[in-house]
Amino acid sequence: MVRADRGAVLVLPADGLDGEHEPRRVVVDRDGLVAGDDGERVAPTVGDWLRLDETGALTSLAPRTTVLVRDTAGATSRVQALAANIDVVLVVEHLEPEPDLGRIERLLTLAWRSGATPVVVLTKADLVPDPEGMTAEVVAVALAVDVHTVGVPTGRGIDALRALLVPGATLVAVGPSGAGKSTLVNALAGREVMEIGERRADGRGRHTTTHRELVPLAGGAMLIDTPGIRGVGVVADVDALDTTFADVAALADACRFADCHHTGEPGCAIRAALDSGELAERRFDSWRRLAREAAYQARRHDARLRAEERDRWKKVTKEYQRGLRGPGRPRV
Ligand SMILES: Nc1nc2c(ncn2[C@@H]2O[C@H](COP(=O)(O)OP(=O)(O)OP(=O)(O)O)[C@@H](O)[C@H]2O)c(=O)[nH]1
Ligand SMILES: [Zn+2]
Repeated sequence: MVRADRGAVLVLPADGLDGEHEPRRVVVDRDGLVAGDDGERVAPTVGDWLRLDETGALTSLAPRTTVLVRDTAGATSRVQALAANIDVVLVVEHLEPEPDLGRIERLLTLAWRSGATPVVVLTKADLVPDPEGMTAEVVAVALAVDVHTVGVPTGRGIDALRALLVPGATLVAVGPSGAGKSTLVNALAGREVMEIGERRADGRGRHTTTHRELVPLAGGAMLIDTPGIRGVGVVADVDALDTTFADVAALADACRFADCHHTGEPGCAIRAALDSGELAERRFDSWRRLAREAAYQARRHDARLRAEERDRWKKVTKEYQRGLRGPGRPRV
């Protein structure tokens, strides 16, 4: 699937991902959902493989190898799939204005959670005097992740990134509005595939990308551009957090008490690391905030499961009582 399109999806055939084919419009059921192999109906997203019957009608959704999800705002614990079957998540952040390390950590957690490999791309290197120094700061918080520094006008770093575009690979770009995602997609595509935000006087881009779209690139790779994610609801699961913050997780493991809250308990390895400067307060706060969100989401998810369970029992009980009464049998 290439893109959603009001009650329908735009799709390309598996052998037509060379950028030469026009996507075809396929209508989706009114609820916008498609049955997966496990019988559950889900909303198809960009990057999904959809099966069609011989008449070209939509029949089912193939299992996803990876899926990038965001938390939707609101009381329910529904998550929204932003992209499916991706291999690499490009976490795009600008060097001008200064990169936001907390946002990079948040998006890395989102990326690890997807099952794909995160790669950080720092843009607008041509606009700052010391891109190397700034890159080093980001490398220090992006553990085990490749960090690329690019400047599109000068072409800096583009070839190194292009090495990720192996045939069959699907990449998705995430990052704040104006980070330069569309510009990057165009530079990698070697042609104008996405509209670029006009530059405003304050140096920030205008919000332009309004939809997610799969763009076939030359050489057989594909790229998904996402609209600027403002305060993206990260679905922070514990494993993804432990990967993004492997340093903090290792320290927490070394605390004397397994349930240490790191708020002054004796033998707290995190406190010791904060005091010695080995762990930055900023990084600790960033981890704690995401860990709280993860715990909150887990509780909300449990609450939803319980509510669904309750509804199921209500239904079963009602059917059972109706069965007892029998159809149209007079009550005695
Ligand atoms: N100097 C410089 N400007 C850049 C670079 N990359 C992007 N820009 C500019 O930054 C602005 C925003 O770029 P976009 O590519 O539209 O940003 P985006 O991340 O796609 O933004 P949304 O579509 O709103 O999510 C545009 O004016 C670009 O020309 C770069 O490497 N160097
Ligand atoms: Zn502790």
